[in-house]
Amino acid sequence: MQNIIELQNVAKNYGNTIALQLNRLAIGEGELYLLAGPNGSGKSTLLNILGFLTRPDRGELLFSGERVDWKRGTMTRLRRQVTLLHQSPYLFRGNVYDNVAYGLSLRGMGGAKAQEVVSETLATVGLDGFQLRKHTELSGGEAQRVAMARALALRPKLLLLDEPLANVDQKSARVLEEVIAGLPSMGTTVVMSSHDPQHEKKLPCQVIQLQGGRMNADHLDETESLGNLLGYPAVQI
Ligand SMILES: Nc1ncnc2c1ncn2[C@@H]1O[C@H](COP(=O)(O)OP(=O)(O)OP(=O)(O)O)[C@@H](O)[C@H]1O
Repeated sequence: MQNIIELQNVAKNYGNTIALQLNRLAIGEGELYLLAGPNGSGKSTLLNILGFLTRPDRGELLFSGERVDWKRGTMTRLRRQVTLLHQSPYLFRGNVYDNVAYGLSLRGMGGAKAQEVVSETLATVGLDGFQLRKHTELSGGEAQRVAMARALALRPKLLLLDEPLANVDQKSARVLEEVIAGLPSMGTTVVMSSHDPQHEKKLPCQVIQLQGGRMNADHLDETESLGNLLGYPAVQI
């Protein structure tokens, strides 16, 4: 299995707090990883590093085998391949179409092609027909699904999800779980943080367990790829 991203001897501190300290972490392409751990264990810090939003204090990152040099030109190119979705995503003013099409227009896609992509991605999250709905007329769960559609419209190679199911209603959670479970087979690698122990059982995932900024080595040799861990059957909706 090829690794989409690999961290080597990565550390991030905030003052005297060790937020993250990993010898090696390899994220295999086309896999779904669940990032588990208590509050403050380093999940968001890791997601921000994987999304190239936080530069670690030390260590190396390899993206599809390329050493990340943190130079502006390189990062613009690499960041286009990675999307991070937050727990409470910000929806722009305007309607659902504007929100999902926003990133596409930044990349020069408009007109019929953009309409097609927006329609497809909204259908994926069960919201086709919501294009003209104002952002103020959405439930929390629908807003999270729109944010997911906005992320998916960009066809990221690596999708990072920070507690995406924490504040959503049951129906939206089930839809999003099904979408997330299906992404690896569509070529998108997913790393998702969660506090919900059920996700480990419901999603076909490998688990990265963090504690105090370090990977829990009880069940995992940090020098090994996570590819050897057991997967679980896909969720049935
Ligand atoms: N910007 C910051 N400034 C200072 N300390 C920070 C900052 N960001 C994170 N930390 C600290 O780094 C550690 C890891 O935080 P992080 O947010 O990555 O954990 P987490 O597992 O995502 O927590 P939660 O589940 O509560 O979101 C914590 O001790 C936190 O207080």
